[in-house]
Amino acid sequence: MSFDYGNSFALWREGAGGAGGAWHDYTHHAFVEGLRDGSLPRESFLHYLKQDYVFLVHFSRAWSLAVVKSETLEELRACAATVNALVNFEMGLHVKTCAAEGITEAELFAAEEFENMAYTRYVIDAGMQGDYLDLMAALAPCVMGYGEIGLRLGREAVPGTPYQDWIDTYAREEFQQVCAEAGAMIDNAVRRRLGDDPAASPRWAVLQQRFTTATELEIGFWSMGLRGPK
Ligand SMILES: Cc1ncc(C[n+]2csc(CCO)c2C)c(N)n1
Repeated sequence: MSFDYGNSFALWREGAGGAGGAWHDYTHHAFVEGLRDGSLPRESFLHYLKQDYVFLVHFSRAWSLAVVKSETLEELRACAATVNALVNFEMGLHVKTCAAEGITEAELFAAEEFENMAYTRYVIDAGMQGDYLDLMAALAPCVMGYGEIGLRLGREAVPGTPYQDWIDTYAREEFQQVCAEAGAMIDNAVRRRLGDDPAASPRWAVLQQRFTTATELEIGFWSMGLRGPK
């Protein structure tokens, strides 16, 4: 597969198991395969979308914290643009799909949050306790993981899968560009704080742990979707 989401991401991805291990379990989860071949039950997908809407609300808060923790104009602009994209555009896919099923945005906003609460609060805490890099390491699996999944499913989806819209959202060039730019921004942020050999820094193990934990929480998110509403 051909993607370049930057050097830091490539190292963290390898550290989280690369093509095997947690990273593989996240990007090849049964939920993802169900999107690809269309076998995912509609009820599971809608449950996921509702929970994902709430996830995006708190994820926007995490990117807002990244605005606060920015040290350069480049970082400030990138994070502010992400908050805007999330709050004013990205949630649109969820709102549109759910509206077609008679679910309003007010209902989405009020959806009970339970199983995935740990994920977004973990990311926010990474930023509260640490600095901009701790936050980026915890945010990266979300952005780049969906980029990688989108790219693969864009090529491998079974024609006629009812989830083509979802796949296209993450497969399209525009989103692939977002991942490449986020990767370059993270590489600059890492170089600025840790120098040219970041993996040699005593901080690297902690950053890797943030990335791996967030990856494991993404696996849990798919599993929650598969289980459906309680
Ligand atoms: C559980 C979960 N993980 C990742 C994403 C994907 N995602 C969320 S925000 C964003 C773009 C900017 O950060 C992307 C790609 C999701 N929707 N839900």
